[in-house]
Amino acid sequence: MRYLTAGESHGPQLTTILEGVPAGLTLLKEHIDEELARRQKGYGRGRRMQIEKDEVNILSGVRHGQTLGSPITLVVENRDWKHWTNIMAIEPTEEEDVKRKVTRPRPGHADLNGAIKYGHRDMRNVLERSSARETTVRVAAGAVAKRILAELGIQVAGHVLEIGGVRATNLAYESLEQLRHVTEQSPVRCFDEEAAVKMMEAIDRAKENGDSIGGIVEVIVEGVPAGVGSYVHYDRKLDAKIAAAIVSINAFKGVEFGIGFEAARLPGSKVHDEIIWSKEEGFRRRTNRAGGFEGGMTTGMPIVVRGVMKPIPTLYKPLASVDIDTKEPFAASIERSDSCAVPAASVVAEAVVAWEIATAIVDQFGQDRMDLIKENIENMRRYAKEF
Ligand SMILES: Cc1cc2nc3c(=O)[nH]c(=O)nc-3n(C[C@H](O)[C@H](O)[C@H](O)COP(=O)(O)O)c2cc1C
Ligand SMILES: C=C(O[C@@H]1CC(C(=O)O)=C[C@@H](OP(=O)(O)O)[C@H]1O)C(=O)O
Repeated sequence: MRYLTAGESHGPQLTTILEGVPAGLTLLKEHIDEELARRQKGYGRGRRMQIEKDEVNILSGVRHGQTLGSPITLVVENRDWKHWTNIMAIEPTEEEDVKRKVTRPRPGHADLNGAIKYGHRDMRNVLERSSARETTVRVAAGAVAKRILAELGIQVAGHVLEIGGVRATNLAYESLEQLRHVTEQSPVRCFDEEAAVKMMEAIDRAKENGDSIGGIVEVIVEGVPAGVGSYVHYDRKLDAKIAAAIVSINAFKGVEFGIGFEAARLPGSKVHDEIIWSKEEGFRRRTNRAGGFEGGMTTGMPIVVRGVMKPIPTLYKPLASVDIDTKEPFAASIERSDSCAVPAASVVAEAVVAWEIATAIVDQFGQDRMDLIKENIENMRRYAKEF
């Protein structure tokens, strides 16, 4: 499976085309809208989220609630477009519009590098596309991937581990279902209620100071059989694909699996997962420090992947920059921005991880029909257990 996205942050709509989604998958508008709504929530977001009410329009590839095997086109409208129609449509020649030309690059954004790369003197041409508004349709694509995984008995859950240095310590959830249930009620999508309160205080403080804060999100996937992905070639390693997908999310700067960077500080005896066997379950690991991957393939243990989000770059407290036309230094002032988007980004992280895993499974277990993929994955599970 593969997908493309298109659209600008303040243009009329965002579009994604999903190619290679198997036929015979039950897919309703509600499945996608539910995920879009989850991405819009979260303490610390700015005024834009009060304007948008993201909703999908399924334009191709689905009939009577079933996928056809043909490309699926999904569209989400930008409600804010109506406020930006002139700015987006008219060339900045008239006096009023010249004022709206963006010549002041914001530190931490794609503005300056994008302008140099594509030769744009109006950096609106860069920021419109580099904006995380694009993650809306990535979440829509992820919702389709989650439908595939759900039919194969695979669950995905994401949550917030850390915001502004406040770390969740109570992670004693009994199941992914419980983790999901509790985090859905939390304004910061955090399982640890005490930490969640402190996270919200940290967001309030950052906002009062005109600053922004980042954090860490975690995605867990259960039910993937051993042997998905491959060790035979670098571009077939599934952990590498997931790592790329996480770092591709706007503002994500790092990724780790299982104990992650902690592995650098520990001896091998405290890093590797010992292998055990029982007649009932077949091969298992005593621990899951590897986070579900060895040799670019799944181990059959839960996949545990974390991503680091930097603080939002647009600050009410201005940062120094230089105008690209006048070369004068200036201190950026802004009209609106999120102060923390880590909770929303945890939903995006779920989506991109779900997409990579669903793609690997569809590629490996038969590509065209859900019923055949289901049969093949069941056979693989049985085979692995009896191995
Ligand atoms: C869900 C989400 C919301 C975001 N909201 C904002 C925002 O309101 N203001 C902002 O300056 N950056 C925001 N960002 C981050 C920028 O899009 C990102 O930092 C920028 O495009 C530069 O890319 P890079 O940080 O990946 O290098 C958001 C990111 C995500 C994932
Ligand atoms: C629109 C979304 O996020 C936007 C991401 C974003 C950025 O620079 O990345 C900047 C803000 O947009 P605006 O400049 O219109 O206020 C966020 O609201 C969204 O998540 O749907």
